[in-house]
Formats: sequence, C-alpha cells, structure tokens
Amino acid sequence: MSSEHRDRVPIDAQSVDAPLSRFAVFLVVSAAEGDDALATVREVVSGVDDLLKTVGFRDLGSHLSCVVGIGRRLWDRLVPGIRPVELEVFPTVRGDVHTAPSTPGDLLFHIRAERVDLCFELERLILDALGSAVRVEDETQGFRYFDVRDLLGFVDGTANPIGDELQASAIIGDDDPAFAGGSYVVVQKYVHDLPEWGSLTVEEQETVIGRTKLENIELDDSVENQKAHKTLTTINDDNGDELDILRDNMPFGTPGSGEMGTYFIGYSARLWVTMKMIDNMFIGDPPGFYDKILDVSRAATGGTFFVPSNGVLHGLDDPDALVESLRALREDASSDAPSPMGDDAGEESKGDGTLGIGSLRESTGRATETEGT
Ligand code: HEM
Repeated sequence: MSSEHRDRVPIDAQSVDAPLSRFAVFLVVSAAEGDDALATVREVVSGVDDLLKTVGFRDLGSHLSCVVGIGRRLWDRLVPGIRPVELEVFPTVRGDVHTAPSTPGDLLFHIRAERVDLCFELERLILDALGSAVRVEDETQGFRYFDVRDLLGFVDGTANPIGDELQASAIIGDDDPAFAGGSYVVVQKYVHDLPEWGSLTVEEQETVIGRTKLENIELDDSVENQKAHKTLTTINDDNGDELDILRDNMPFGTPGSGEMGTYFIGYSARLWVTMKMIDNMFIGDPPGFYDKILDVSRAATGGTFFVPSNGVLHGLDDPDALVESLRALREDASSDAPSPMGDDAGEESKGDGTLGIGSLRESTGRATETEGT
C-alpha cells in the first residue's frame, strides 16, 4: 500500500473499543428511497462526530461514544462499486428448533456513556438530523446490571479480548487493506423467558453457560455432544488458534411489559467468525445439539453492519473521491499480493483461504438463507 493512499484514507478505527459503559442505546434505522434521503444520510453519518462533540463535551468524564454501522444494501447505495470483502445481509439461520431471524435495518448507531441522559440526547439529535430520511426499526436502551451480569444472572463479557488481541480480533487489518480500520458488527436482540430459566437449578444453568454463576469460574469443556454456550462460541482456525470477537452485550427491559433480555452486539475483523458462532448456537455442533441458552432466549432481531474507519466515514460526503481512493488501495494490495483479491464487490475474494476460512466454512453444515439481498 503506498503512503499516498494511506494519507487519503486514514485507517483510524471508530470507538469500537470504547470501555464497557453503564448505559447504551442500540438504534437501528432503515433509509428511505430516493436521492434526497441518501444525501441526508451522507451528511449526518459523515458528520456524526460533530453531534458527538456537541453532547459529549458537556461531561467529558462520562465517555460518550457513538459507533456507526452501515448495512449492505445502504452501503451499495452510498459507495457503489466497492464493498468490504465479507459484507453481507444477516442471513436467517434456521435450526431444527430455533431460528435466528434476519430483520430490516440499514444503519446501526451504538451509543455508549456513563450517563443515560447523554445517550438520550445524542440519539435525539441524530434522529432529528436524519428526519424523514430514515424509519426507526428498533431502539433498545441497555443498562449495566449489578457486576456486569446479564439478566440470566451470569457475568457476561469475561472472555473478551483485550489489548493487542482486541485490535486483531475486532479491527480489519491486511486481510482487506482498502477497509483496514473497519469492523463487522452483528446485533441480535434476545428476549428471555426468565420464569423458565428460574425453574432450572443453578447447576443446570451453569452447565448451559459453561461457567459458575456466583464466582464466574470457567467449567471444563463437555466431552458429550451437548456443549455449553462458551464452548459452542469458541472458534479455532486451522492451526488451532482461537478466533475471538469483541462483545458489548447489555441487558434491557421494561418489567411492566414483561419484555426483557440481552442485546447481543459483536464486533469482528472477520464476519464469518461471528456467523460461525451463531450457526453453532442455532444449528448445533454437532448439528441438532443446539445451544440450550436458546430455550430461554428468543432472537427477535438480527442485523449485520460494516463499521468503516473514521476516514471512510468522513469520506462518505464525497463518494466519488472515496470510491477512487478505495479502489486504488485495493488495486495496490492485489498487485502486491501473490493471489489477487477481487476488485469489484469483493465476492471473488471470499473464503480465499488466508485464515483457513474456506475449510471452516465448508465444515459448518450451515442451513442458512439470505433474505432479500
Ligand atoms: C442470549 C444471548 C446471550 C447471552 C445471555 C450470552 C451470555 C454469555 C455468557 C454469560 C458468557 C460467559 C462469560 C463470558 O465470557 O462472557 C458468554 C460467553 C461467550 N458468548 Fe455469549 N451470550 C449470548 C449470545 C451470544 C451470541 C449470539 C454470541 C456469538 C455470536 C456469543 C458469543 C460468546 C462468546 C464468543 C463467548 C466467550 C466464549 C469463550 O469462553 O471463549 N454469545 N456469553
């Protein structure tokens, strides 16, 4: 990659690695058809930093942050002709018993802060600015619950990568140089059946999760077919090295309505790793032995978004220049690489084996379908 191109498209990541906060808002919206709506989306999304400063500067200690993700359909409208290698619409994943639905959404705003009013204010300003250019598909307010527990009562997030591992797991690097500094994010809103969960003994619950409830100690992996949640979501590459994702799950709910659960959010440098975890949970590994967490957790939403680096995000207000820069970066990379990557929408380079992706994909036995690509 030439330094000239690096200068044109800086690879600074959005605040994907913001610390675990007390509050969060997960806002998913769909973009309206038409050029006017697209122009508004471009302006707001590329300038979201200004709104963030407007609100966040009023209390810097509360660490207000906002990550913007863009779904594949909107990406193709905003940046026609070049797309992150793995970006796809979240596919419906059907197991024998449980299904992970694919639900509409073009933009994700993941807002985090130590104060709920800062999250509220930023969300309000973003939606005001977007106006009729978008329709809200889902809006969930998450909160920290005791010592970072989910509503099932278990500490959630312990095995998250930190430091260098966080960067390597969550932020795209040389695999897709045009989109270095970006990340893939998957969200799913799970609604829990807490009375059903409460009818299990603590030992039974611990077997489902794979950790002890009070002390959060990891249990040994089961040698039986039925694996714990933590085992089904442990993915290794062909060399046996573990491939992590960065989770920032949050409890949500309104007891009066009876609806409460866990909002799952996972950032990854490789989308297929997150999707393999979801396959394992819903289809089972081996197939049929699905994640028992799903017997008390209904997936109500499912979406995949690409989180561009700040440089690409800001570049959305000048799409011609952006596309030219991204193309140049990808061409540079393919002329340097022994086996060239695709130069159009990225389809050609999917599963190119750089991390044993192809063989792992084939072994998933995945019964999935993609809705309305
Ligand atoms: C109902 C929703 C979910 C709940 C309540 C939940 C809860 C938990 C808990 C309590 C742990 C153990 C502590 C920890 O390491 O964080 C865990 C681990 C984990 N979960 Fe989930 N989770 C949910 C959904 C998901 C989904 C959808 C994925 C992936 C797509 C996922 C990926 C992981 C991973 C990677 C680990 C760490 C495994 C390891 O030990 O290496 N989880 N989860």
